[in-house]
Amino acid sequence: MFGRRVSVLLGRVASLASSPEPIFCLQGRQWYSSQSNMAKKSVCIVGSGNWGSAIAKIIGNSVKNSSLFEEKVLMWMFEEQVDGRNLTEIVNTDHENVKYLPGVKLPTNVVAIPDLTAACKNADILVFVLPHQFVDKTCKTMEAHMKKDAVAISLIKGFAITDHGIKLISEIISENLHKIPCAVMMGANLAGEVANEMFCESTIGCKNEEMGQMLKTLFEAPYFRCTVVEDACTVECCGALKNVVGIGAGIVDGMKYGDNTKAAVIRLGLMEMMKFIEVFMAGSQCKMETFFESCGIADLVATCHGGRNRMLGEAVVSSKKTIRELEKEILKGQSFQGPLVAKEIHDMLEKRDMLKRFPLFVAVHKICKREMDPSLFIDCLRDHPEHME
Ligand SMILES: NC(=O)c1ccc[n+]([C@@H]2O[C@H](COP(=O)([O-])OP(=O)(O)OC[C@H]3O[C@@H](n4cnc5c(N)ncnc54)[C@H](O)[C@@H]3O)[C@@H](O)[C@H]2O)c1
Ligand SMILES: O=P(O)(O)OC[C@H](O)CO
Repeated sequence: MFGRRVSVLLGRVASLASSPEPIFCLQGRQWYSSQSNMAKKSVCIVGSGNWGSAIAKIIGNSVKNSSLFEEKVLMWMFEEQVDGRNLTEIVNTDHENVKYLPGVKLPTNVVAIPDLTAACKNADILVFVLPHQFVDKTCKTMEAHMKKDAVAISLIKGFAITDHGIKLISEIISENLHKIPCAVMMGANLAGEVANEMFCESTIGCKNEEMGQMLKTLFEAPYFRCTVVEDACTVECCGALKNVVGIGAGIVDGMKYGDNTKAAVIRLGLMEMMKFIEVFMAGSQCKMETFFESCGIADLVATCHGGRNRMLGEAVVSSKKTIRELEKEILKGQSFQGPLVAKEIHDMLEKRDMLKRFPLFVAVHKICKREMDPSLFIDCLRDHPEHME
């Protein structure tokens, strides 16, 4: 498997160096450790919400005393006022994102910056972590100001929508930004738990082995272990699609069904995820084993038990409010990604006359749109295609 090959490679490369840090040489780019007198690489985090702040804590600590990465990490923050103060000023003086990740101290080498072009200008590694609806505009602002030989990684769990249907966020980033390579990282990673250093795993999907290993070095912590796989497309699709299943799990909770029902929703959701990737990402050569990485079943389980999308599903049953109203009320500025992904999938399936093949995804969309009563959710699953095969 690719993951194992990468570990072997890392061992080999590391053993060539006199220091414990490996040497990286990305194709066409000069990426070495400082032992070979190359400049250290500078990291910019594009986004600063709940997950953005948790990952800033990991990266901020990981780059300290590194021979590969610059110690100062810039974090672009969509500026807003909290109690009459700019959020960037609060983060830079109190070292806490009081709005999106309260109660967690960020390393002092993470510097919040409200100007996106200044934030990305000198970055060699761009870490994208913001709600997916803002990606396009964000990239367009960055494009003329960034280094053309930077590399990117997307932590964003969503799809982009184009005239031709849905598209991967990593592709949008790459296409908008000088075709730079864009890896992904997805996994069972509820931000609050990660920020409190509770052990978990994540999956880096990267087509270039050395870039994947470089990113693993950047992201890993004793409580945050990463595996690297080549099948980046499946990793990314799992991250987007599990949000929809999470809402379904919440509807089951809201309807007071039991654990068997929730397990059935998780299984049927997984089957729809696998079918979706098989049908729509056929060219990507997705691998079954990727579903057994953290980005697959593990993230589905975490989201269906502790995620914000699950909370939304539960709230949709007990309240008549719109999704936007519930988002404001429950998340206070954070964002549910599931309803948007469900709409994107629904619209694409409708155009292709394939709604019947994905009854769970479709029902979640209709319930979020208030076109269907949540009490009908389970009825939509009784004659699931999985039961007909
Ligand atoms: N929160 C988690 O537990 C978690 C874990 C893993 C992955 N993710 C994924 O990470 C991505 C980002 O999620 P998050 O939790 O960091 O964000 P979030 O849900 O906390 O979203 C709020 C962020 O959006 C920003 N924002 C608001 N309006 C904006 C605009 N017009 N332009 C740009 N930014 C704007 C806010 O400033 C804030 O930083 C999502 O795709 C999510 O699915 C989240
Ligand atoms: O809180 P959710 O539902 O957005 O899920 C968060 C993470 O993606 C879980 O891995």
